Amino acid sequence: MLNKRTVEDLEVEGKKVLVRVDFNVPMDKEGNITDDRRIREALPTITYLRDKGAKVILMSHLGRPKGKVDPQYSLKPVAKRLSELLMQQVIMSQDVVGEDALKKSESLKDGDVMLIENVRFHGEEEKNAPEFAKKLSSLGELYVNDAFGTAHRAHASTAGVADYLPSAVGFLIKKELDVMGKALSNPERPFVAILGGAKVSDKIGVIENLIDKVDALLIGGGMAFNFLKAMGKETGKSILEEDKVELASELLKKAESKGVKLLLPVDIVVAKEFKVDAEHMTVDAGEIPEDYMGLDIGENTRRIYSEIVENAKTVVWNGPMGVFEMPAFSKGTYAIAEAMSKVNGTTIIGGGDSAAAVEQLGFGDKMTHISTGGGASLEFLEGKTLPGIAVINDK
Ligand SMILES: Nc1ncnc2c1ncn2[C@@H]1O[C@H](COP(=O)(O)OP(=O)(O)OP(=O)(O)O)[C@@H](O)[C@H]1O
Ligand SMILES: O=C(O)[C@H](O)COP(=O)(O)O
Repeated sequence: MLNKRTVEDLEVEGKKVLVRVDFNVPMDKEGNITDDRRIREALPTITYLRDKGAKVILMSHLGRPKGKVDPQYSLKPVAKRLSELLMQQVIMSQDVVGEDALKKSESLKDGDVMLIENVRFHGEEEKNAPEFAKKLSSLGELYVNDAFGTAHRAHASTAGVADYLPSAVGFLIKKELDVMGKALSNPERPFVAILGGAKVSDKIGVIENLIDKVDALLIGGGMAFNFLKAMGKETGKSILEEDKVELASELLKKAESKGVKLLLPVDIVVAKEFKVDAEHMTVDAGEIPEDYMGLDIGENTRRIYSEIVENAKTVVWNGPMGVFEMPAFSKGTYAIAEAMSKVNGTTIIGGGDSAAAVEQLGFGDKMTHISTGGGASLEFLEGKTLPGIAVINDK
């Protein structure tokens, strides 16, 4: 159980509450928000504080503007979307800790909601500079962190401010930790993890941490080729991190010694080129021709993986099974999403590309939990302490 104070432990009425949210949402070139899930997921904390009569001051980053003011990364479109969702005008300040932010925060009325500009317009944010954290903290009287997506960063707005204000976590962080924490520490079994995506190096920590906990680990995506190579199979032109093959071999041995089923694809959809309309065929996993690359798991693998997933009680998934952005190579990812939608138990999507894939394929509302964290959920699944949560006052 989470041993941190939550918003409900704070006396917020009439107080200026500084809330770190993760409004780092995808936008198109015209500045239209293409997926507002992170904004919607922050609403429970915002509306709770507003309805309790707090003066809500929100802060977030957007993109990576490298410590400079850059209009392309302004949070203005977010303020607009948030106003629509709250059905209330969100007050937006032109700066972060400047005169405008200070003046507007001072004149807030109970129940008002304000958003300051992108905290990453200041280089001190990512450096977690104490002076900057102090200035940010001076905007509020209490600090709430609800930015799960950025909880793995020790920045001024995610960690530094907690040195100056009484603190608590918001409902989103609480939900993320409750659901994922329970799955890891006390899962209903069978507990199955599915890992895919491009690079095995990103997921080594996750595999190592999960190997001790799961009943089966299903590997797909680009990272599968490291394991196939480690078993002495030919992988043709498939993506491969040569320096990680040895490690893949060690992980295979570890799984075997622990009696954990670590499954690899038995067949692969291969193509000569990395292209939407590339000609493709399915081959046995050990028989990828020299001039072909593997871009998805094959039909037999889809069947085997789906059956294991459907019979599980807890499933955690991170990383697509193939190049799901191209329809010809999205069947593996689709099969996993579909199998998960049939699970009679807990299904968790660990953010990032897999979350996007599940939404895109239309299975979003069939999952128990889709994390709002990409990097953050990976670090959580690795068993790491997230700095943005560690700094919050204990209960
Ligand atoms: N066989 C493959 N060959 C090349 N690329 C692949 C293959 N399988 C999957 N991918 C690519 O992997 C990418 C996703 O990998 P990544 O490791 O970033 O996943 P993720 O962990 O879900 O995302 P994030 O890092 O955002 O959390 C996708 O763009 C997909 O096209
Ligand atoms: O999208 C994310 O993963 C978070 O908002 C963190 O962003 P960052 O990787 O730029 O720190």
